[in-house]
This record gives sequence, C-alpha cells and structure tokens, in this order.
Amino acid sequence: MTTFRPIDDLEPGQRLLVRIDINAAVEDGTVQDSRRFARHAETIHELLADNHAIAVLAHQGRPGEDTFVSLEEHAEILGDHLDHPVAFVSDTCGEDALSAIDDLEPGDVLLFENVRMCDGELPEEEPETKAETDLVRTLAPEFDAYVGDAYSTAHRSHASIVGFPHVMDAYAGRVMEQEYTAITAVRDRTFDGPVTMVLGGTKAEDAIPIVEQLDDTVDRFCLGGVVGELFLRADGHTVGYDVADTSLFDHQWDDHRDDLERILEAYRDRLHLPTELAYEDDDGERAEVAVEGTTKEWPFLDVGAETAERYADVVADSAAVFIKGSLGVFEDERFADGTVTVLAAMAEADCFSVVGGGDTARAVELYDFDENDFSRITIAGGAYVRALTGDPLVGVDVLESHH
Ligand SMILES: Nc1ncnc2c1ncn2[C@@H]1O[C@H](COP(=O)(O)OP(=O)(O)OP(=O)(O)O)[C@@H](O)[C@H]1O
Ligand SMILES: O=C(O)[C@H](O)COP(=O)(O)O
Repeated sequence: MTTFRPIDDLEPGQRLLVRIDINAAVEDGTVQDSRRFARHAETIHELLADNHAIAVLAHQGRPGEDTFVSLEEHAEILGDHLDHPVAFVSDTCGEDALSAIDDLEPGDVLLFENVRMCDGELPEEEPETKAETDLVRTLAPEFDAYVGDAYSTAHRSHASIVGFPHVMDAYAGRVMEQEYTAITAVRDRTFDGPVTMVLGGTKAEDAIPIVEQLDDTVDRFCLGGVVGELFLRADGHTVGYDVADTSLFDHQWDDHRDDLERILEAYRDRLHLPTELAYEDDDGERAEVAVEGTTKEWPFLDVGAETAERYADVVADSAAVFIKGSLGVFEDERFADGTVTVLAAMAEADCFSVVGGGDTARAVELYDFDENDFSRITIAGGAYVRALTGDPLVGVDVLESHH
C-alpha cells in the first residue's frame, strides 16, 4: 500500500503548487468539458476550504498535435466546476508567472499556461534531472508545498510530475489517492472466469507493451482503433498506414514495428483483430470493407459491425473486462458502433468492468450509459493500464519517497 501524505496533513493557509490533469478533447478548436475537471475541482475545493492560495499546473495535448492548445479555456471550465474564479496567466515560469504568484492571496486559484509549452517539461527523464529544469528551479522556491493530483499522467516522468516532489514537501491530492487506491485494488483482484481487455485508441505506446505485460492476467485482447490497425498491418494487411491527411500510423509503426510483429506472433491466440473496418464513403455515409484483401486508401474510423458483435460476445463471456481507448472515432456517431456495442455489452454483462481513458470515458456520457452499470470509470488511460501491470508509476513513487 502506498505511503502518500494526504492533503489532510497540510497546515492551513499555505501557498500550494497543485499539478492536475485536465488534458481534454478539443473539437473544432473548442476544449471539451470532462469528468477530469469535475474530479480535480473536488481537490481544489477542499484546499480552498483550508484557506490555501493555489497555483495550478496542467498540460494539454502534445507539441505538434492539433490538441496542443492554451489552457485559457480550461481556466473557465475549471472555474465553472469550482463555482469560484480561476485566474489564468499565459506564462508558466517567466516574469508574468512570478508576478502572478506574488499577487496570490489565500482563497485565490491561478492556472498557469500549458506546462508542455515549457522547455524543461518534456522529455521523460529521471526526477533528479527534472528537478534541475528552469521550471522547477523557478517555481519550487515560490511555494510551501506541492500537491500531486495528476494520477492520469503519473506514468510520465515529466518535470511537473516528478521534478517538484524531488525538491519540496509533496502531498497526494484526492484524485491521486482515489485513483491509486481503486486501480491497485483492481490489479490485486483475481477473477473466477476469463479476463478480457479491450484496447483501442490512438496511443500505441500505451497499448502495445500492455499485451505482453498482462499476459498472465488477461486471457484475451479485443483490439481496435489505431492500435488494432497497427496490429493488422503487422499481420500483413494493407491497413494501418497514414492516408489522406492522417499522421497517426506511420510514426508509430516506425517506433513499434518490432514489438507489434513479435507480440502478434507470441500471443496470436489471445488477440482478437478486426475483420472489417468502417470508413466514410463519397456520400459521407458509413461504409465497411473486409480487412482481408482490402486496398482501400481511405482513413478507417471504426471497426466493422460484425467485429463489434464478435467482441460483444467475448465480453459477454468474461468475468472481468477492462477497456482503454475507443474502437473508433466515437465522437462522430457514424463511427461509434464499435465502442458503443462493446460498452453496451460491458454494461449488460454480469462482470467486473472498468472503463478507462480520458477520451474513452467520455463515450459513457455521450451515449447515455448509466455509470452504475460499470464497476469503475477511471479518468486515467495509459496510467491505468500501466498500473494493472504492476509497473511503478513514477508520479506515484516520487510522492511516496520524498517525505
Ligand atoms: N481509427 C481511429 N482513427 C483516429 N482516431 C481514433 C480511431 N479510433 C479511435 N480514435 C480516437 O481515440 C481516442 C481515444 O483513445 P486514446 O488513445 O486517446 O485514449 P484515451 O481514452 O484518451 O486514454 P488517455 O487518457 O490515455 O488519452 C478517441 O478520441 C478517438 O477519437
Ligand atoms: O490523457 C492522458 O492520457 C494524460 O493526460 C497523458 O497524456 P499523454 O498521453 O499525452 O502524456
């Protein structure tokens, strides 16, 4: 069990640096609200009740991606959830940030700019290295303590996650505590029947190692999304390539080709792959094509209906089902079939079920599922599947070891 220091141990009325994860979907340039904002607002609400002055660090997207935007809109959404003003400064560790910190009073909440716009934040390095970044060296002396609340980013060894606890008093926020406890409990559970993991979404680096690491816990994997297509490409099909204006496949293929081919060979009997894929035809309608022998050069946006039904049958015959990453672009209802069919099967099945992933969890609200039909909905994605392997989460370990 972890030995976090909870925020209950904080003396009231301090100046706190709080790291949360409100990484959100961005649709047509507009930041989408999500349960992440609501959950982190609970931590901030508690800290306000103890008369703290609060400055918040968070990230959005990744450099070069279209979701890599300012946190200005995030401040408004967070303020709505808090029903309390959230000031925004379009700076993270420069002069504007420092003067905004100087003006901080107890009861104030300030959100810094997207921390991934700051040089030292990326890439992943050891905590002691991240502690030497300008970000940490500039901000740490300005605060009495750091509160790590970003469980869903705890698998990333970034400066705002691992650098501050290395040099200052560090506490775990409520989201960090609750998600850690819940996911650890899941990891330690055993089930009296088949365990199924549904892996989709766009992030191959989160999904691929999981197949190998959860080999003794998960009996079968149902693959979809970009992840599923990359495995199909490893299986020799002409899918999983960047076509038109997509940039989701080729760079991930280059990075993970060996793993994909090795895992496909080693675990073929446990992997369920799509047999048809869906795309948008010339009339803007959903159309499907069999994977076998296709030479279609259009972006695929969902698994086919037959695949979805086959996965639903696997889910129905499971004692536990974990899903991370959607099977298609469920935000567009023409391509929500795979994700919705599997979520419906999870909701109906008498099984232990966990829905994970910042975007994937949104499908539960978007398609009016009852949250109570699932055992847990976690706001973490990559962090939750990584935690199921028993692998350490760097953002958790540093909160334990530095106090
Ligand atoms: N074939 C596809 N092409 C493009 N995008 C896809 C495809 N299938 C799924 N997606 C996208 O994947 C996203 C969800 O998966 P993602 O990898 O982002 O995981 P997540 O649920 O957000 O977890 P995390 O919190 O780790 O990001 C959805 O926003 C969906 O639009
Ligand atoms: O949405 C997430 O999974 C977290 O915010 C981490 O984002 P990342 O995968 O871009 O590090």
